[in-house]
Amino acid sequence: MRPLAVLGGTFDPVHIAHLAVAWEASELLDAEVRLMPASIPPHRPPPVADATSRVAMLRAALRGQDRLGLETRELARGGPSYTVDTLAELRAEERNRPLILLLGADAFTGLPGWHRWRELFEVAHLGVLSRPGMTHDWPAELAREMATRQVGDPRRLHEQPAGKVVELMVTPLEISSTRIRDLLAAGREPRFLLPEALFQDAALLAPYRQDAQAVRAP
Ligand SMILES: Nc1ncnc2c1ncn2[C@@H]1O[C@H](COP(=O)(O)OP(=O)(O)OP(=O)(O)O)[C@@H](O)[C@H]1O
Ligand SMILES: O=C(O)c1ccc[n+]([C@@H]2O[C@H](COP(=O)([O-])O)[C@@H](O)[C@H]2O)c1
Repeated sequence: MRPLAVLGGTFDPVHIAHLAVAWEASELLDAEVRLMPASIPPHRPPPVADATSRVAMLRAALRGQDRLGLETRELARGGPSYTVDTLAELRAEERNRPLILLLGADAFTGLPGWHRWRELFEVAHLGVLSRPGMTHDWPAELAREMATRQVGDPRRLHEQPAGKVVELMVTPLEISSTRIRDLLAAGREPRFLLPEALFQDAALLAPYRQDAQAVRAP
């Protein structure tokens, strides 16, 4: 059965590297891929843009293509968006379909700090996206999991519902939401680093503009 893969993130805002790596992952894995914004992302300060704004940006960014979808289930849930809870929900719906959690190499390195992280392997496979600046020198706990779970061929993830890890070597794009937020706050116009649709509606990027931040400040 064709796998379902989700790329969880804060998407504050979504940028072209998110889209490009998700697209490449869908090709490499031959999987349906959905971008999945966290309502309250664990382990980081609250996002600058609220969940409604981040979803509006994602909807605008995804318009005009049908390979990448949107998964909004974390927004409906209260409390921190723990990935293990989300994947358990998806697993209950998808039964034996292979599920794949996509995450950048930076996020993967931090996995041992996640809520009930070992249970993730029971409900999904992991697809680790290469990211510039990240060595693939995993912490010992992860290296131990990799020793038994890692496969080289992404298509091996079609063979069972969960439990494998694959590294996906995607085109290196040194773009981050942090950098984009800094540029916008400095009054810059980061065209071509963001999907063009985000510039077509001034309201979408307003949360990041310096004047908007000044208005919000106490
Ligand atoms: N340039 C990139 N290359 C590969 N993976 C990426 C890239 N940017 C983000 N990701 C991955 O996409 C997921 C969601 O990322 P997130 O929304 O945190 O974006 P970010 O650019 O890392 O944001 P921030 O700078 O705010 O931390 C994470 O798993 C992250 O590792
Ligand atoms: O479940 C957890 O404990 C957990 C801890 C940190 C991050 N996550 C998820 O990892 C994804 C990427 O997070 P971030 O902070 O890099 O945008 C996003 O879907 C988060 O909900 C999940």
